[in-house]
Amino acid sequence: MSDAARLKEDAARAALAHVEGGMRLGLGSGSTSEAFVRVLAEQVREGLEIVGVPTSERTARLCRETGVPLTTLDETPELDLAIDGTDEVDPALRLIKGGGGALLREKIVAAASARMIVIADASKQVETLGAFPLPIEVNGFGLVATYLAIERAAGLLGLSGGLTLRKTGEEPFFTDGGHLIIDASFGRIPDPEALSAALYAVPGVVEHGLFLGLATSVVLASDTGIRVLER
Ligand SMILES: O=C[C@H](O)[C@H](O)[C@H](O)COP(=O)(O)O
Repeated sequence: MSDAARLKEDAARAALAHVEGGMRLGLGSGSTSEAFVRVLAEQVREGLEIVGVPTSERTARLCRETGVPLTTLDETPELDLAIDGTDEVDPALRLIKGGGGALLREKIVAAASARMIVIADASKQVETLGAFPLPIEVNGFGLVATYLAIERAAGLLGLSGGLTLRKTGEEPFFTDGGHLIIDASFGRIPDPEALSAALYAVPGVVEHGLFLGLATSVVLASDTGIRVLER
């Protein structure tokens, strides 16, 4: 196992300590969340009874392969705990997520959960969000108008930078919801709340990767051990 994979598994195992029998779990997406699904599956095989709502088709597939019982958010609209990875986390536990394109379902699931534990290796910790390009999920209709509106909205906050349509090879990347992703390289985002509100005001924006006020704790794994940040 690579060092990076080992740290992801360390964080996943530390989060597992917060899972109790009978819990309704939100299951995140991305490589760290997949490490969590695998360690959760071990416990399920040992008799732990939980149900999970997956935040992507990929996580759903992994759960089916490893035997983690699934439900849907329609069947189980209130969850006890969401466990998910992140692309960045700042000292106020604000996040940038969506590097894998799962931000919309991840945010719906996090908002439906009483608590959200974020798992990551310590390299994801930053002083100010924004080195990681902010994923913005948009409707395909009127894409150029949406680009321009995002540029204008960000510009009013003094933010500028490249907006790039995410692609898989030569083709646009489509999310599980059938939308597109614009990755916005704004650089430092000093006021994530203001940017969030400005982006929500753009009609073509479906969701964005700023997760504000959702994470209740963050488990960070490094070579020196596990550190937990609480809100
Ligand atoms: O859309 C993807 C998710 O927000 C992931 O949780 C995030 O990109 C972190 O992924 P990873 O654990 O692979 O670094």
